[in-house]
Amino acid sequence: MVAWFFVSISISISLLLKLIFNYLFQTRKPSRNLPPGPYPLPIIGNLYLLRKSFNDLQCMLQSLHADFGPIITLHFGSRPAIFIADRFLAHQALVQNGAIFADRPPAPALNGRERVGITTALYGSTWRVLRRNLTAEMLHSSRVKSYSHVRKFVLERLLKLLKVQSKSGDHPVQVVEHFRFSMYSLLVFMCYGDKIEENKIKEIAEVERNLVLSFSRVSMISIWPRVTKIVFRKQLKKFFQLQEKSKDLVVPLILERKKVKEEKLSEGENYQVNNKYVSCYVDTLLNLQLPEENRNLSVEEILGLCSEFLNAGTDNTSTLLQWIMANLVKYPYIQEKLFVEIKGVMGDDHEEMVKEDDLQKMPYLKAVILEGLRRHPPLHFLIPHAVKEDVVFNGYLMPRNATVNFMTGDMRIDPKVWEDPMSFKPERFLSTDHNEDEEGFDITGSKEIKMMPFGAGRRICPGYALAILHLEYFVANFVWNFEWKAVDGDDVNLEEKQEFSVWMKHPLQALISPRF
Ligand code: HEM
Repeated sequence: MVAWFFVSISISISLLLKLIFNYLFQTRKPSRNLPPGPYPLPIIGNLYLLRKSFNDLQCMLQSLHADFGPIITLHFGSRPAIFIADRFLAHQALVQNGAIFADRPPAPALNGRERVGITTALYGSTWRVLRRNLTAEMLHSSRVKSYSHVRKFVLERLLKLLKVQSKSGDHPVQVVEHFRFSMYSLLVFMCYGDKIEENKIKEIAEVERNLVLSFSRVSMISIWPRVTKIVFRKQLKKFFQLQEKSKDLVVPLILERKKVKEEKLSEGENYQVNNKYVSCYVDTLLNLQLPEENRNLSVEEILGLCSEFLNAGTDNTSTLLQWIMANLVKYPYIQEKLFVEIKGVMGDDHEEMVKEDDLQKMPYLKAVILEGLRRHPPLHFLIPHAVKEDVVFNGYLMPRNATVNFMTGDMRIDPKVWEDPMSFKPERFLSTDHNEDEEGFDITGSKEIKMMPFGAGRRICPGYALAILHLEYFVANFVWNFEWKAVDGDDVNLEEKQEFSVWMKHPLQALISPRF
């Protein structure tokens, strides 16, 4: 009896020691042949790492990659999170094995119902229909062209405002909120039609922004839904209240378009002519049928897709616009070179606006925008991907329940591809090194990934061409209309801060003086 007691005690002690030993020393051993990573603590996994700020998190991931290699695993709750830092592996996954890596992890169903969205949709027929609708009906070049009057209107309004502000002489102008509101307005017109008043846009923008902020606070719910729903109940309540507010504001706009659609159907061709009708995103969604369920979208689902359209396109484009202008202020010789190029195209006409058609004649402008996208990509990680089935990739298991994350922020500064990668040098995009063919630099990464600010493969950002058009059009007109200078004695501080995208920690302030 005594002997058995000692045997069982020694077995328990040796098991305990083995556990401690595993935790302390076997940190490099992958489980189930997952990619390697730091050993997860019982229950919480590597969740403790999330207490760090975004910048710390990125540095921490970089040092883990240095220790464990280009693919690593962390454990957040019950879900392994895999991080891929190497551009060749990213190409192999997203482009060569595009269909396998095109899924998304399930989105948290906050009020018991999943939201319909392109970004969150699983890789399947609903995603295909929604994405095809957006790309063919809204982002196709002919449709984008039909909104040129809206871009001109929004830009003119912004230039007027900047002109008024520049009259205050040596008083610096803070531009970021103007950029954000302009980008938002552009997308609101494309989404709900071009007759929405400015005050209404401001109201929608404020509610939507709070909604996104509030969502980011409750998004932890996907980690342990049962527990976190209780812990975050107050935040959830606030989130649902905001959702109701957004419905009150936006549903009438959707119903108005529905009414117009019915009138249009009864009047036929005449309606188009009499009302100078340009269709909007809501119109395309009202016409859409979900294939598997054989039904149209509900008003609530349309509202969700519209929010996605507005939010996906506003923050990323406006933050990038600010980064590019900041670099033009910091490096006046780049601004001057760009101005000279624009002047060459505009001639001596002294027209106030650079037209969209003129942009095609400005290679240096394109190089400035590409360098902005490389040096300051608004997202340093793609939206998490997932695989539909367990697969073996590069010798490791990619389990179905894992999130697969691509560290785009690291790929665009690979010194093997980019000489002096931390400098802002648009000229690098004029050299033959990075112009793969007569089309110039391939931003889609289809042949090779050198940077991927918009992702690559099947889930690549469908709005990339629109975003580039907005950036080119606004930057060209800002430089053509004003000279942008740093505040006296002030260097432009390019420190980063993570919000939904990577923002300037110290928003750009500039002295602007009209050129005409
Ligand atoms: C500078 C501006 C923009 C940047 C840097 C950007 C970047 C991105 C990135 C990195 C992704 C994730 C790709 C992936 O997960 O593999 C994405 C997805 C997406 N973007 Fe953009 N984007 C921009 C502008 C826009 C605009 C203007 C729109 C629409 C009007 C848009 C709509 C979307 C949508 C719907 C998705 C989800 C695609 C899917 O899951 O199939 N984006 N974007």
